[in-house]
Amino acid sequence: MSDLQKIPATIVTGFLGAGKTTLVRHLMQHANGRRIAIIVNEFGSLGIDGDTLKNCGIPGCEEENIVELANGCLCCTVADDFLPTIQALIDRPNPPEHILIETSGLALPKPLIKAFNWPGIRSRVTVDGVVTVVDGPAVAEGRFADDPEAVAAQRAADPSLDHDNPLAEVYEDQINAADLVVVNKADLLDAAALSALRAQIATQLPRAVKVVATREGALEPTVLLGINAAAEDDLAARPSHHDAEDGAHEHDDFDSMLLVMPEFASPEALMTRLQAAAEAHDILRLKGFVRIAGKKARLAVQGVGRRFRHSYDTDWVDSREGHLVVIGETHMDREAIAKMILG
Ligand SMILES: Nc1nc2c(ncn2[C@@H]2O[C@H](COP(=O)(O)OP(=O)(O)OP(=O)(O)O)[C@@H](O)[C@H]2O)c(=O)[nH]1
Repeated sequence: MSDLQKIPATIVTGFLGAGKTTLVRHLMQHANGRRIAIIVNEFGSLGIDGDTLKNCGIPGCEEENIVELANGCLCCTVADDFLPTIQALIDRPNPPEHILIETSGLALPKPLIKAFNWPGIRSRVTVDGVVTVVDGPAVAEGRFADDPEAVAAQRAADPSLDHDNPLAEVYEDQINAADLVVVNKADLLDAAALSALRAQIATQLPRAVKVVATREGALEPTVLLGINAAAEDDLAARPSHHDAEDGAHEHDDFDSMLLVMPEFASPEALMTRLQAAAEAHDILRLKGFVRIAGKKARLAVQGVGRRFRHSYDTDWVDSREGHLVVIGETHMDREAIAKMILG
């Protein structure tokens, strides 16, 4: 089968909360009837992203077009989860015209790109492009940078050490794999900061790759799809911190917990607690759905670092309880965070 007949797949990667789901949603909204299947993967056992997409009401986001892999990071479960999933998609009587894969924010893209070389997959699907979504203000604030003094001290003890900041390693692997970098949340940066950030990212990229800035992931499908990269043929150009271990790695720098949420009197009562917890603790990501007294609809809550958003979405089904997923580094104080949120 020639490349022209292979089904193109786009990998959307980027750190926790960068705006991957927002970008996928915008893309689906502008898909113009193109048959796109979505595979969505999350760190943490609750499928919030899949749920958000299935309930967004956009044509194409119906349940049968969205496959959730909510059990660990795609990069570590490629053989068990990803390969059978993509195989099933391409074996459908009416296979998708394009496949979108949204990785978890902690996933390293390279093992996933490699999977497209597996027999049975290689001849039928190709990686059209790796789109790396970057949280503009978070990078500009130095969230993914090392503390030079801490690195020097740790290197003295262990010369093989790369980074003192585990976020830096994931971020660099995601940038290194990119065929297109999307600097998202441009609304939170002024023109000078944005242009400095673009220059900084250009120096970090291992090869010439287009960098585009946007807000709310609002890019035309023509920018995101049809890159024609065949990334699976081009692995050497995408260096990873885990190349020496042949992709093997742990996610033990990060931790997640699931909180069963009581009903809150108002969104404000909830947000006050969440904001206080985020100020006091280094929470990387917080998301879920919470019950608000007197409301039929569930309150969708999204937190990235200290920034929060909330809005009502679909009605609760039966008497289901609210849940929040909290993701942080391994040393996060689970008990103290839970106490601040739950009271
Ligand atoms: N201010 C601002 N917020 C944004 C923008 N794009 C997305 N967000 C918000 O950022 C939060 C995270 O967005 P998501 O799209 O869920 O991010 P994600 O990368 O899918 O998150 P994970 O799957 O948890 O890694 C949400 O509250 C979004 O509404 C943007 O351009 N500007």
